[in-house]
Amino acid sequence: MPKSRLLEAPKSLAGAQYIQLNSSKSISNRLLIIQAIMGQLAPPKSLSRAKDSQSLVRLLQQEEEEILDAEDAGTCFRFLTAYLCLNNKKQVLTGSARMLERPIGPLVEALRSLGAQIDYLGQEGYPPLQIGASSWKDTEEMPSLRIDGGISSQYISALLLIAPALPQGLKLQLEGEIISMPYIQMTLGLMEQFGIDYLQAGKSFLIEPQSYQAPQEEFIVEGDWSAAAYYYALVALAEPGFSLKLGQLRANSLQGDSVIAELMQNLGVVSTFLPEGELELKKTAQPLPKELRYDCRHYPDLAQTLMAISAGLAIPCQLFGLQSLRIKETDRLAAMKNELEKLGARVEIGEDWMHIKSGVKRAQKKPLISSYKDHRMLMSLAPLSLLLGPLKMEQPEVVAKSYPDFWRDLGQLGFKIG
Ligand SMILES: O=C(O)C1=C[C@@H](OP(=O)(O)O)[C@@H](O)[C@H](O)C1
Ligand SMILES: C=C(OP(=O)(O)O)C(=O)O
Repeated sequence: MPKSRLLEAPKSLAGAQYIQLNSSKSISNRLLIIQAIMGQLAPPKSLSRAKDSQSLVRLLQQEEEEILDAEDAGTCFRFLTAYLCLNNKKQVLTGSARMLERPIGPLVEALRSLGAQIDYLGQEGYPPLQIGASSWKDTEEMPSLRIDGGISSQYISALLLIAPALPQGLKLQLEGEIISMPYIQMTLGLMEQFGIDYLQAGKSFLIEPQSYQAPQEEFIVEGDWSAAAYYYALVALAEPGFSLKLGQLRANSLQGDSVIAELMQNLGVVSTFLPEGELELKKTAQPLPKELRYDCRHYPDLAQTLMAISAGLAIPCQLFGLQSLRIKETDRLAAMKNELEKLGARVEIGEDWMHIKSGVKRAQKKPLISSYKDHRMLMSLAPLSLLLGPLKMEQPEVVAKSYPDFWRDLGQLGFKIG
């Protein structure tokens, strides 16, 4: 694989193209944990080709090994932290250099208070972890936990996924500001489809001990709406009249990122589910807004795409609720500021916000777009090549984390990747 690649957009995009999207990485990873709790280790046919999902298959199949390496996959690390506590075995769970900087403290604290045996092997509050045989608290009563809802919803999903398998079940109360709530609802929605009864009252959840049950019909993983967002960006930046079709998406989706369809309406992108089941995106000639505002608290994985779109359309944009971007594959807030500025935009950031003051500009000298080892950096910036001419991109292979066929699929639309 070359260290960098030149991405060249076609002179004009050919209309009515079709892209068959990859399955959702988030749904796939939950499904794998649920199936593993059910004692089933064969991956489902519709599983995502995302490297993170493929790694989780491998890790679950090797779950007896002493050292498990989740690399840079956040959901895998967090879900496995909880899942491995169900095994009565001493194991080390580690990850990439970046994973060792992503906090895990609130999840470890919660599991310890239930009786799990977890030690930090490096810095307190961060991976790697040593997980030992748990001695779940021997009480008649259902254990009750409080957990901060403002750092990562993955801790909460991890606890919910194992709750039915705990001897007394679990009562979970979220505290403070809640971020990424649709991912928590996705976890519960999927658990429900696998036969789990739960009670939810606002920020409190109650799950009795019970067994997961496979649904009557084979569960098919729907297409990935976070990946669909990159095509929304292309259509938003394209000439009026351009349209393309995306396959495998569901209108009534488990994924909160399906909100992209609504967010793109005022930028002239019309979404229509066709009778054959495909989603058609079409750019209309409607006038564009003078400014944009997005609260990304509940859809952090769309934030980089929204930033790239507004910088591409040169519409001043305020983005809020970005605190969790600081602790993802890279510090996405700082990384997007750097890269959009390389492309001529003016950008200001604070702890949890970004203000895009002016858009990207075509320049003679082409900067090298850095990947920060973050799949979403390159995928969100790639559509800008429509406006800016060829873009040189570092480490193109990073897209494999969630969408290994991204460059091939862009190729189908006439993009050249040299
Ligand atoms: O549960 C999930 O599948 C995810 C939750 C989100 O993380 P946070 O809850 O940490 O924001 C999201 O950014 C991540 O890509 C996937
Ligand atoms: C943040 C992401 O993944 P994770 O937290 O699972 O590494 C992502 O896919 O954008």
